[in-house]
Amino acid sequence: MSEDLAEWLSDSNEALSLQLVRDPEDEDALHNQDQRAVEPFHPTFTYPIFGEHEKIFGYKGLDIQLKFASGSLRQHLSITYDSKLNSPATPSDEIEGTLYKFIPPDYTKSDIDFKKQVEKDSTEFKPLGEKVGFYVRAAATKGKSKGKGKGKGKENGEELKEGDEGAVDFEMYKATWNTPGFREYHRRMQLFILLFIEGGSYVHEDEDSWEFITLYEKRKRPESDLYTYHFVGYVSVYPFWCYPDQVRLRLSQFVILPPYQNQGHGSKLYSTLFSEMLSRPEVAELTVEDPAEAFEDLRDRNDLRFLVSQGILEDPSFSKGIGPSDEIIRAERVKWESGIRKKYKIAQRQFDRLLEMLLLRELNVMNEVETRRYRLHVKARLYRFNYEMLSQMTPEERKEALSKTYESVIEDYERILEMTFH
Ligand SMILES: CC(=O)SCCNC(=O)CCNC(=O)[C@H](O)C(C)(C)COP(=O)(O)OP(=O)(O)OC[C@H]1O[C@@H](n2cnc3c(N)ncnc32)[C@H](O)[C@@H]1OP(=O)(O)O
Repeated sequence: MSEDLAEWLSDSNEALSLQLVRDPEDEDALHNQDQRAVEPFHPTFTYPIFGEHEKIFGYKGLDIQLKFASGSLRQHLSITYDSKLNSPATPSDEIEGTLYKFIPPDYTKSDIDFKKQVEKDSTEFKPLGEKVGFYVRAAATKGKSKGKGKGKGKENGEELKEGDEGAVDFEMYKATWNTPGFREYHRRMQLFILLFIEGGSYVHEDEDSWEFITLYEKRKRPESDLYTYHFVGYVSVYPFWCYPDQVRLRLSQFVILPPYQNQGHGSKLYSTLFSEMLSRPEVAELTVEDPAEAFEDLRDRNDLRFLVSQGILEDPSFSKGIGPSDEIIRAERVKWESGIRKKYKIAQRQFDRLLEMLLLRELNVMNEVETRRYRLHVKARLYRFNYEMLSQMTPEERKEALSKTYESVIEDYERILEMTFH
């Protein structure tokens, strides 16, 4: 492309901005770090919409604003620019027509209509489905802004209780296609999957069994009895048949919107999903489809804390039979692991990794025998897991490959343990 034409290219991730909008009365009640909830943010990915280069051609000063009423997620679209290239030889990209294929057609371009929608949200919008969990955080207060993490607030069970003055409740709701109105609602929220999950795609609405848990901030309007709900994120799972008469729940999509990230909401949503599935006798285990790295970390942290909270470290069988052992001890180990894994419904590979991390945490590195046993235990699993690739190598190559993999696995375990139990 010539230099002149390059001037007409915009980065679609920067050109597109998103915003969750709530009624001005509710917005005024937000202070300091809580204000992030209403500030504009950019998508991480736009390639599914604007193409793999994430560029839009034909505009200068392009600004695409897609606003969402923060509860109902009804949308307002505005496209502005300083100048548009008008040349039949090099036509400008169609923007609204392109976006149209990915959002429901009921969006508005009228500021007045959108304002009315936002007002209506305050009094009328309630999350769809059945409430499956909640937690409470302290609202940010007026005055100097506090740094990251300081607004963490108090968890449920400490000082703040649901509905307390100065508390913000976060609530989770479970829905399926059978939940009245949810299909339409999902069509408005699914855009976030394309914009924030690499390789994310829309689910097929004709697949009946999808289950969703949505997460909302619930705020009390100051000096009023009104509670308003604001979308934070959601998770989708799909049950697959699992022999002979159970289901394997596969977590497919998981998103917390950027204004709410790094505040522990992802962990709360995941642990609610986890306890919900533990309580369902028909669920055999929870698996995860193609997890992104940040999500893998979140899952590891939560699963590790869960196992520790269940007293696994105090279990006398926890470190028995690690490394080469005689057949009886080995069989006992396998039986113990299998029992615990099934009880907590954790997928096999994930469970193996979690146990290895906890064993590493408890390992006395000064004890050479113990350390060697641990190394052989991990390497044996890595060998099984990478069997196809390793079996084609010479014994020396295999030994080296296994050693390298082991080193990087241990490094990763140490990183995860550090952020989980620091
Ligand atoms: C199967 C799949 O769908 S994979 C795709 C996963 N989804 C995506 O990648 C979409 C985009 N990203 C996201 O939606 C989110 O960033 C997620 C889901 C990956 C993580 O959700 P979050 O709500 O940000 O996670 P959470 O806040 O629980 O933990 C993240 C960090 O916040 C920190 N944190 C946790 N609680 C708090 C708190 N109260 N205050 C401050 N920080 C906190 C954690 O220590 C963690 O830090 P670190 O991992 O940087 O060490």
